[in-house]
Amino acid sequence: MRVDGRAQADMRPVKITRHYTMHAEGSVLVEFGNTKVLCTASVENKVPRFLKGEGKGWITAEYSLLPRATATRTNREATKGRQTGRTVEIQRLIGRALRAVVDMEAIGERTITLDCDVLQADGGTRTAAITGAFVALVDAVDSIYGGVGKFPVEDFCAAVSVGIGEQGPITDLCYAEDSEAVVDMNVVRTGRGNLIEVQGTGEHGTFTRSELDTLMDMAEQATEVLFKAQKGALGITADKIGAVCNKVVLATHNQGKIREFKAALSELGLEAVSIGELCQVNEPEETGKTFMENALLKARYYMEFCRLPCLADDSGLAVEPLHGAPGVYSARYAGENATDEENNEKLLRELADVPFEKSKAKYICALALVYPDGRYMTAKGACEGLIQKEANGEGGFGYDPYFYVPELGTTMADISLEEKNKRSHRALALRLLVDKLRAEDATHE
Ligand SMILES: O=c1nc[nH]c2c1ncn2[C@H]1C[C@H](O)[C@@H](COP(=O)(O)OP(=O)(O)OP(=O)(O)O)O1
Ligand SMILES: [Mg+2]
Repeated sequence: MRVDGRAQADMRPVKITRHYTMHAEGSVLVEFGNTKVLCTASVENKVPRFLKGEGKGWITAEYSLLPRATATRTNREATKGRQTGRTVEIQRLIGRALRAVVDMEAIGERTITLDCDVLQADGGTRTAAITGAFVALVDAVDSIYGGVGKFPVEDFCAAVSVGIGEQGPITDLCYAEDSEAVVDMNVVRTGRGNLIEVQGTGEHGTFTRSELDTLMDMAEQATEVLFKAQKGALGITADKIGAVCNKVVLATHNQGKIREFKAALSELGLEAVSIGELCQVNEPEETGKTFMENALLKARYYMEFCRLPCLADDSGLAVEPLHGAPGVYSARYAGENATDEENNEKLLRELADVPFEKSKAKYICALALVYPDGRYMTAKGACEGLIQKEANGEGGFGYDPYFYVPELGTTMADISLEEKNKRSHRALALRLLVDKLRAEDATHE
């Protein structure tokens, strides 16, 4: 019989409370029975000197006991002016454990610091700290994740103590058990079942190989319980661990745009699916006053439907002698549901008295990428030309047959898709957006 009545292989009740404090990017209170540890994860956009310019990030941890976390008061290390060997050893263990499951390149040149402060100690503070800090880390990483590409946390990580007490092998030792244990062992394990660290010590005696095997089996069983608790706490965020999101949904029904986006994105290693291929959904009303308002409106509208990252494009033609018309009304210049032909006819009519050299025009594109959690990223691109009186070329779409680009000596419709994707307003905006995506700086709403 154990002091708290548990069976030998039982964990104490495990509780993981996310978003425990408000300021840190990740904040978790983890409880293993009476052991309570506050774990916060903080993101900073810098790395230690030895990593500068390497394109990699860093994860580090600090550990501390609050004075009355213990039965008798423990002095603050800050007052003493230095950390004990125990503190240094524990915080290094926490850092090592978490670094093992994170792709350092994928977090970019950032440092994530895990602060593990023990509010109440009743044995197993380091294993509780690792288990809770992992959840805080996932939240911190999610706060900088661009939503597309590899999620930097590749696997789960949890830790448990096991040992040999007077009744034999036991799991998750409380302080009373820990102080009397013959053998004391801490095991850090990944969700896929690999080991990150095993620290086993015969404190008051020795142990056999078969006892070690039993302890490892018990640690495996207990960490499975911990992974379940972490998953429960993380909810749908847990699905991102170890996942790669290469899919972007194109939030448009315009086949010309879809063609251009698919070609451009595949060159960047991203797979684009148009909303029409995913589900049947009507177009939203484009009530925005600017291209960007409309792009955001469309991306959000379609994202609500498919709950995937959605990329929307709002674009159009701004003609100088027409004071910027048709602008945001480009698609419905000749009226609701106007065809490209009808719009082009109206454009030529409006420009009837304007000579070619004076018919300066600009293609404008606003892009918005919106994530299911509300974050978004935007970019704009523009491309200059002149409106010619005769159609030329079979490619492109919309106003392309009349949009003359001086550097090309012909229209946007008279060039290949690859060529258009090198210089168009859409291609320029997309390049900017992908640069931002690589730097992972989505705006929080
Ligand atoms: O590269 C282009 N080459 C030719 N014409 C273009 C281009 N880019 C935009 N345009 C014209 C077509 C359309 O008349 C309007 C876009 O209106 P816009 O509302 O953004 O697109 P849309 O209604 O066709 O599709 P959706 O809203 O589902 O993305 O500007
Ligand atoms: Mg539209």
